[in-house]
Amino acid sequence: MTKTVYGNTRGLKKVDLDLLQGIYELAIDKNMIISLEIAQIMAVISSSNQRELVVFMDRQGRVASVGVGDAATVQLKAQSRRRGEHRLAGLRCIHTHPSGSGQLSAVDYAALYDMRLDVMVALGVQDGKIKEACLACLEPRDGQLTQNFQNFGPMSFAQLAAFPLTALIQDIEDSIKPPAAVSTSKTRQIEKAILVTIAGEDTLDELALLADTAGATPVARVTQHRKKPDTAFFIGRGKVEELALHRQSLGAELVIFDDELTPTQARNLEHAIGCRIVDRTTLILDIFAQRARTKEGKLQVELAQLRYLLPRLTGLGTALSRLGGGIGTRGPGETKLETDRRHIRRRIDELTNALEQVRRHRQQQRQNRRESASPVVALVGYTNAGKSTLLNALTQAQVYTANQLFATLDTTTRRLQLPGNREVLLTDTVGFIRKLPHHLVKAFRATLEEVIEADLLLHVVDASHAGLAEQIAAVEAVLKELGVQDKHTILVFNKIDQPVNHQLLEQVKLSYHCQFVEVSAHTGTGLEQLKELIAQNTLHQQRLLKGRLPYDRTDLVALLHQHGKVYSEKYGPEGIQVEAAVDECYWAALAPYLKT
Ligand SMILES: Nc1nc2c(ncn2[C@@H]2O[C@H](COP(=O)(O)OP(=O)(O)OP(=O)(O)O)[C@@H](O)[C@H]2O)c(=O)[nH]1
Ligand SMILES: [Mg+2]
Repeated sequence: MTKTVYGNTRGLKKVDLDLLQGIYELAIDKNMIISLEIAQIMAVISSSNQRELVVFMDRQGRVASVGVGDAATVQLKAQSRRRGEHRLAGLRCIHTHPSGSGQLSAVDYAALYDMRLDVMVALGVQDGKIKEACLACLEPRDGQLTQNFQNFGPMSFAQLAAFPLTALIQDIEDSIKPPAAVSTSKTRQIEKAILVTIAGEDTLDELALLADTAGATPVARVTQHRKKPDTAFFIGRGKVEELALHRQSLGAELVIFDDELTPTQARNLEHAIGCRIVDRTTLILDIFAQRARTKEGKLQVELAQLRYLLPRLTGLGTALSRLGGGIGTRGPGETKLETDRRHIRRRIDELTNALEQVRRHRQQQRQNRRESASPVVALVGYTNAGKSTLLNALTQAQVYTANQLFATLDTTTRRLQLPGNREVLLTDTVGFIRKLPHHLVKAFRATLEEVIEADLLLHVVDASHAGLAEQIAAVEAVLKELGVQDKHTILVFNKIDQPVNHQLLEQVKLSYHCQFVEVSAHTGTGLEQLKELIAQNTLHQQRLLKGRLPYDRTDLVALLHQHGKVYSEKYGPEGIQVEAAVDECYWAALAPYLKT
């Protein structure tokens, strides 16, 4: 049996750590909640260090784990739902509050429910002494374990020591009905979520879509207009209390914020609201994790998730969220995310190396393509704008498309025939979104290099979307982050078959100084015009050549006619004088006959 003292033990004296480790050896009477000896060790170390301490014990009176931090912060490998969510775990948690108060906090209740503990006990300690104790347990409703609790205390330690624990557990277990037979098909757990923003209410429409994509059902929306987020709680403190009550009454398991939260904000909120807090970045990363299919995609998502998670690990947030699974805890392909710091660091190194190899391989592929081939045109745009549908319509590719966010995570490239015997390579890639997590952009660099190295970008816009101007701006922001804001771009207004706000569309067109075209990937409207524009805009790849070709190289004349544009062609005594524009890839063959 391991004797690890879990949680953040930094700053504890060796003697204290030894004492804590020693707790593992102390057996107690199994009918007692905790022995005086263990409680005293906890009280002394907790109050002298002003840190919470936690001990988990099983029903035989054995110490299952000891940790620094509260119930949720401590690694709970042994404790997590080992007997399923419809039964009690057979473990109790006793922890200290160095504030002296034995009152249980929202986070204590959340841990009690999430881990289905037998009981949760808080010891209020001060000056090395136990001041009071409070105890809570789950109170089944209709035979099910729900977030309803029974409370006992505050009481003295003597009262706690005499508490009829076995009878209480028996009572609870007697009133739990065995769960109804569950259907064998694997149904995804739907979580009820409250959405929160400090910007306009309309930003929550998109957050609701994201939540839905990730497998949560939004049950309420909370808006608080603020210029700047509160440093401690992101929203105002009064609003936090309101939210905590609201959450309880709705029975929501999750609160989702439409912004990135700092580790401190996430921790404070979790404490105050007593449920899992997920921010926009975690949500998007979670969707990517569920969607990643290819090896490369999976590597990239995992890397982004771990980089985001690492600085947040000290927060109890992540620990709490790890207890029950759900959004923010999933890695690519149904696996759980690693939560051990050292392992994370090692895994980040492994992933970075693996991705560097992918990147080199792709670079080589691109190099090969360049040597033989045509200009590369990349489809970029907001998620769900219709990029993949457009690729399919233009090239008869069979890329997956769907009315959902982030349908595409991988790159697909197809040949596209253009008027005038020209050909380009058209690449579809991952869609962008407002506030696309920085870590994700960084991790997806290998995939997005297709965009970085493209000769022309087609920025696909959903013309029927009310927020089209914001969506264009968001895409531009990501392009800037990739350093390609100055790349030649055509705005492609797609879904023109849908009702469109023409006034808005005209305004948008006026504010961008680039070429644009209106199309419908569904009906085919405007696709010929789009191809024409692509042809014109990749023509700069062609160079105007002047030279004299010998009569035994009429094959080169034929090549110019077939692949380029011939401006003049004069047959003289010494050869054929030509002026033509032709793609880069043919220059080498023509070089010996060119005038410089
Ligand atoms: N009405 C209409 N719907 C379209 C058109 N083009 C695409 N759609 C629909 O828009 C939805 C999104 O299309 P996708 O091609 O998957 O969009 P995407 O830009 O590739 O999205 P991501 O891969 O998620 O970034 C699908 O339901 C398409 O059927 C169009 O021209 N008209
Ligand atoms: Mg797509």
